[in-house]
Amino acid sequence: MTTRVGVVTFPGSLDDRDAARAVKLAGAEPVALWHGDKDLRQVDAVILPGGFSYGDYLRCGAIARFSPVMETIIDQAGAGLPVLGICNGFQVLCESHLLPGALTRNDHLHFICRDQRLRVENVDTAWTGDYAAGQEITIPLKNGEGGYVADERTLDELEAEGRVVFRYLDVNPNGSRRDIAGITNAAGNVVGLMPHPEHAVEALTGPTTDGLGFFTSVLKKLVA
Ligand SMILES: NC(=O)CC[C@H](N)C(=O)O
Repeated sequence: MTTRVGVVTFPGSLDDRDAARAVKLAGAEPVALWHGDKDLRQVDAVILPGGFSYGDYLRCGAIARFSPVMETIIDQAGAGLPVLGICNGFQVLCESHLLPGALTRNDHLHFICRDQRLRVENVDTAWTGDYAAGQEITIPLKNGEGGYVADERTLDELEAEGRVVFRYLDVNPNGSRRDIAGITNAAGNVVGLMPHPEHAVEALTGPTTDGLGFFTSVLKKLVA
């Protein structure tokens, strides 16, 4: 049976198509999920894609958090459903309290778009099993509100529990505390990051194929 990976579309989502394409390239079946539907159509995992859900009004992800589809996702994530939030999806996960902390305006106050080097620091999550511990990858980063913040106690807890999954290398592009690019929940099924793995899955378009591992990782995890 093929593994079904749902990709949510909110009004203002931008990268849902690329996420679905990455799922397909990895060998799974992408399933379109609509923000207004509570039904997850029996998917085995869910991706919250990048973009500008509900126009980024209030704060990025603050309205999406209350959408019908998120009600079910919040519920199912608690029961172990693998969920990946990319960029705006990471913002939605923090707003939903599935992940701690928040994403704030980049410290330089500009939108940033660059190929970003990262270190994969936790390979025990549902989405990173295909990477080597400490592996360095380069994938695109593009956002206006990518500064990861949390109180010191939460940051210490994340570090102590190995829940910092990705850290920025070379430069900190947005003022994120402790160079954090992505984190996981304690169970390892929910992962969020600002850079975009779904934009680095094909040699033809580049910049690398370093992002494909996210999508193959979850597939292996689900059939294991
Ligand atoms: N690429 C994206 O997902 C953009 C995320 C978000 N809306 C921001 O500008 O920060």
